[in-house]
Amino acid sequence: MKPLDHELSQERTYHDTCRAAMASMVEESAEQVVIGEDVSASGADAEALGYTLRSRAKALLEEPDRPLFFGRLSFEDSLQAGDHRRQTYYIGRRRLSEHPSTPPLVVDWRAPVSSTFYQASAKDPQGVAVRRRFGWAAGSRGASEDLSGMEDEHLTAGESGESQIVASEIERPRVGPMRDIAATIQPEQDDLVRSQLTDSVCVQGAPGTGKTAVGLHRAAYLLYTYPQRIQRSGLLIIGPNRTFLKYISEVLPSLGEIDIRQCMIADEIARHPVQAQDAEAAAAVKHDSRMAQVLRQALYARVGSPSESVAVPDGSYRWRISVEELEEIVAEVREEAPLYAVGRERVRARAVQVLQRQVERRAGPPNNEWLRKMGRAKPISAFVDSVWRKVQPEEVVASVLSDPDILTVAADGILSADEQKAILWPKPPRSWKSAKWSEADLVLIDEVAGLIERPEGYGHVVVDEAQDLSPMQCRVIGRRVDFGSVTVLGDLAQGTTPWAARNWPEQLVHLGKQDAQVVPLTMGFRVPAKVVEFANRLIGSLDVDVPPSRSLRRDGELMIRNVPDTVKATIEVVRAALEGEGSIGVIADAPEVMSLRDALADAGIETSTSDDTGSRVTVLPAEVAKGLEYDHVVVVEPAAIVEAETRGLHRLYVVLTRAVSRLDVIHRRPLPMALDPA
Ligand SMILES: Nc1ncnc2c1ncn2[C@@H]1O[C@H](COP(=O)(O)OP(=O)(O)OP(=O)(O)O)[C@@H](O)[C@H]1O
Repeated sequence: MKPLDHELSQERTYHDTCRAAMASMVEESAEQVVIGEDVSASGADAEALGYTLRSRAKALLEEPDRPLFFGRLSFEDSLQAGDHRRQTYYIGRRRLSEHPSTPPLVVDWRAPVSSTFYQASAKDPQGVAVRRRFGWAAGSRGASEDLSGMEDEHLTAGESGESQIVASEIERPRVGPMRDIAATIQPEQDDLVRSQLTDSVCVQGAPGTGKTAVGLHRAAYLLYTYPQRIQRSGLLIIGPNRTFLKYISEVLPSLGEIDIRQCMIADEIARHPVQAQDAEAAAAVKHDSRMAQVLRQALYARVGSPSESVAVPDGSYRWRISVEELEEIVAEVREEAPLYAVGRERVRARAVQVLQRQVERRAGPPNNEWLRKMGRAKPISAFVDSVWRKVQPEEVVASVLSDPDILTVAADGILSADEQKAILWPKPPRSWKSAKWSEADLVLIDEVAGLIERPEGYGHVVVDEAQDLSPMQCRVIGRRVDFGSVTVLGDLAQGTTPWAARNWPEQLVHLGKQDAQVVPLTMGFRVPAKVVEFANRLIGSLDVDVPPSRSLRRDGELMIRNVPDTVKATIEVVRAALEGEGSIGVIADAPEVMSLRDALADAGIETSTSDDTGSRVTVLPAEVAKGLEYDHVVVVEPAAIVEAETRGLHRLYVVLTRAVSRLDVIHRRPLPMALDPA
């Protein structure tokens, strides 16, 4: 046996040991669920313990079969001391040990020591004598014989090279949903993944630089590193649409995290079904940050002024509060600008304080029972209801959208007459209870709800495609993470909504996180260099300031075909692509999608839609391509994609950058001018 074969065989044996440890961990965790339910002191304990144990058992059981480690670190001391075992760490997706009290067989990639695996280099070896990467057969389910290769870098000896294992992982053809990148996280990505829980960060990343991957790994890292704090306060991941959420849904479970809420912003504020659609002009105003001021004015316009004094019977006596005193109370509380619901209770408490001062002068300090009784007294409640009425957020929004008088007062000096006209309902409902709400209206309702009471918050929120959020949507997130931190992920060049951000500092202000650091990612892992160069021709026309990106991928092909019949050409290209490996995404302007699907079906080619991902070929409209990737992308008629919307060039930029190894552009009409190399 050659020395390397011998070592490979040793590593396979080690993997067998790990596999056995994993099997007994699964078995034990199932047993613990049963025991845990028996031994708890109370029902609540049993509930809490049972939940923890069941979650762990579930996570272990649901863990896909796959290699149990991908790397190994040997620290310098260990080699000198010949004590190989103590100072050598295998790195994998989860910690494995034969017994909770013995040193781990495999260390979790999120453990502090694992950072060295990602960060050490010949320049800064961080004490690492040898960094070993393991190569596994593609799609391995973790059989030890699938361990097919190893690469060692002798870092303290100054040896560090390009890793073939990393390169082939990056260049591997894509099929199916997104996968985790735990084995190949790059140093600049690792910095972001491991930043402190209290740090808010904003990642401006060119297409395919791993923003989404970084955000998901950061979520997993935070859960591992701050389990109690995160479990108490919650972690939320916000994505742009269902297709995207489905696409990323397997990454966290593959990292052992199954209990993280992943949703769209609309899900967080879904107090009512969306039953109306706004005209473009109305949506633009409703999503503008000035609406926050309008709504605040409208809500506080409901605070009334006292018209008569209050008399509170107390046995045979009557306490009295004068109109002036009541006016002062309301004015004071208004000035303090608390949450509306807090304000209401504060007004009540201040009125009781006035009574308290009176009783103190007459009969000495009252007891708590007396104070409570006064707080509940009918005349006091009637006064509170008259000046600081309980209100539903829907009622306030409906009044602003239906009543020109209310809107004029609330929007005075904030919205122009045309803007006010744009948002007024042409046919107001008879009552706010029967209103049909649009998507933007739900954002407005959430704004008012947030002015009334603080919504339940999260300790950390990861927001993907954040460039597309409107200022008002940013505020939805901001008020939920008032005391927490955010990971904001986006690319200004990919902003396609009418309100997309043009710079990050402003977007961060709307999110309430103006102190977040903006970090650029410019090394692309998806899009091959040739395709990046082609797509980058558009950057100059996108009116955003973003740093230029590079591609790690030297492979890849770009083909531009000017054809008389785009449908026919698409069938030919797809047929040829099916000869190779990987997923194929045919992307076109929405109205073309059905006919392309039919034509491909007539040609005997099975296709999926973006929602069901059953076959290798997916035909999808340009507007859902964001965040997704296909091994081979076929873009049909770019001119139509550009013309379809105001930010059509941004959309085309998104579409062109979905390709992992090959991009075919098929056009009959001239290509958009901006793609001209000149
Ligand atoms: N360190 C890495 N190792 C291997 N693959 C990586 C790495 N970083 C990113 N990738 C891969 O590159 C691709 C692009 O990553 P991701 O989707 O996170 O990028 P993105 O910046 O969100 O892209 P876009 O803005 O275009 O949606 C994915 O397939 C991802 O798995």
